[in-house]
Amino acid sequence: MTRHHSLHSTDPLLFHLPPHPSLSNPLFAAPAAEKKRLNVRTEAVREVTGSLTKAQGHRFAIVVARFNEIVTRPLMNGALDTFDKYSVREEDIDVIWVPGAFEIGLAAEKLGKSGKYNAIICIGAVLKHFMDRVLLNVSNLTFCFANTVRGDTTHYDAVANSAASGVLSAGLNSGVPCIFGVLTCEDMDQALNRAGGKAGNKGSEAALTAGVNDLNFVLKPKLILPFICGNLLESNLFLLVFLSSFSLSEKGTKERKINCRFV
Ligand SMILES: Nc1c(NC[C@H](O)[C@H](O)[C@H](O)CO)[nH]c(=O)[nH]c1=O
Ligand SMILES: CC(=O)[C@@H](O)COP(=O)(O)O
Repeated sequence: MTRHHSLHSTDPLLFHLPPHPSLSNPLFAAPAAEKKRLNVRTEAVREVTGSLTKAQGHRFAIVVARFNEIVTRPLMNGALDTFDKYSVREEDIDVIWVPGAFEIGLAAEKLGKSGKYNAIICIGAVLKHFMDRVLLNVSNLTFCFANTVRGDTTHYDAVANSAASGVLSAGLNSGVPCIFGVLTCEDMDQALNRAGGKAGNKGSEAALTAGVNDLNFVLKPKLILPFICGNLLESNLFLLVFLSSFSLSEKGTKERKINCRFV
């Protein structure tokens, strides 16, 4: 089936390049200035569409920050659900926990450079206003209130910016797509809304982006080799990752707890 739509479509279907435009098309032959004046987009623009069905057999790592786990765990589950939806096998996904968003970049870069993954999904939640507990003693009774407070310092900005540049560097340095699924929110309300609430699940979106990015690996052989060879090359066989200490999550995906120490 042929569909033309952008890379950011939420419904990516079979990877497809439209046929190269025919020179017999008068619009294609028209000078660029004329096309601009007419405000038309001709077939000269090639649109690339993606197929997450091609993600089968490809390997993904999810780096997830333990900090604000009440937010990051549903984000991670959103990513796992999306992979599941697109038939990525659980044994092809590794989940790596790091202490906070600040540590994500380091982990992502190491994983990217390992050459074992087609894409790394980075998940975290950095909150400007965080929940604080206020203990109130009345007579012999202690009351505990959850209070939202703004940090006194610029800690939020430092962590949020470091997480963003860390993930960017990880992708650039490793050459493996590192997807930015780190929430940078005003408060917990905003964060929970983006972790399966009113504003969707950004972890799920990150997994979708990873799948579409991953298609870069599929595109190359298809451009230069016949279809059948392309398909053969697409079934990349990646070595299983041997993880020293992992536990099983609810979904059976391997989770590994690390503290920024990598093999
Ligand atoms: N404030 C937040 C943090 N802070 C912790 C840092 O990420 C880091 O673990 C620590 O500074 C040690 O290097 N982490 C988050 O993920 N979210 C925050 O809101
Ligand atoms: C978790 C935080 O963001 C917090 O530790 C920062 O608070 P502060 O700026 O008052 O040190």
